[in-house]
Amino acid sequence: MDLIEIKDLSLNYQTDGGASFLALDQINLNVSQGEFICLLGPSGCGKSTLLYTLARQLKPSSGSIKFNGENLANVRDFARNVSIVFQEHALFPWLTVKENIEFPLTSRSLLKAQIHHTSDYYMKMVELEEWKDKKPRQLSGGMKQRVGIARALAMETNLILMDEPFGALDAQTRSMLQEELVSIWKKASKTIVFVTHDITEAIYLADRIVVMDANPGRIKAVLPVSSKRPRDTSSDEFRMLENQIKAMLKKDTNLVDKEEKI
Ligand SMILES: Nc1ncnc2c1ncn2[C@@H]1O[C@H](COP(=O)(O)OP(=O)(O)OP(=O)(O)O)[C@@H](O)[C@H]1O
Repeated sequence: MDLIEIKDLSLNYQTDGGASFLALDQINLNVSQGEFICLLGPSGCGKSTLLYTLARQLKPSSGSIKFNGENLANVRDFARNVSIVFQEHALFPWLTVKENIEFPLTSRSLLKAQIHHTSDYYMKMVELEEWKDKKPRQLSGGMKQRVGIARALAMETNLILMDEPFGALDAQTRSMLQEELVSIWKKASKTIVFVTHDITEAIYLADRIVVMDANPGRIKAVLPVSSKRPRDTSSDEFRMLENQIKAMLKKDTNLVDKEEKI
């Protein structure tokens, strides 16, 4: 059984004028336990809508999502199963790094010592131990994003949803965090669904890339990436896949050639 089974999922937004807008049209996708999935596509193709539907923050208009074989809407203790990392790190500015990581755990009936142990473990994993008593304003963008990742990991959920978590970072920090994320994902054996605009990022990270189309949001193709990690972005295999995806998206957007992004 797959961890996530999405069947004939459609979602309509009600616009202010009372009209309805079809943002997701008949999405079918299964994600297995431990898989790293990237949702890739042009602006407005419904990547975030799909992610937030998986996070139960949006309700499907039709179709179904199963999580561990159970209807997603009925999953009890949802916060123990699914966590989210946002593009904007969404940290509490008045809490320290350690307190931010521990915050979601405080609502669970855990001993303080257990909470400290968990936060210490994940702070170490994202190399933030030295910064544990600092407030978010004292951190760089990349560090803040690492706190967001550590917080999601510390919740020890099976599934982690990531909405362009590296979108606001400079290229160097971004590529460092991509590398770290792959090694953390392997170590912690999580299932990740990751939204991105960036073709290179998707090929670097994913086991499978879900290429989406806009108006209405649909799945255009699901492409497996089989090369071994860490992936060499200059390899022939990498370039070939990049070109394949560009060609696929070229029909939908003229931005691909301009910025290597969609
Ligand atoms: N609350 C809303 N009400 C009406 N339409 C919406 C709403 N939220 C999103 N949309 C529309 O749904 C479509 C999909 O939006 P979504 O944010 O999921 O796309 P995306 O692929 O994540 O885009 P981006 O990469 O720009 O973030 C877009 O056309 C958007 O304008």
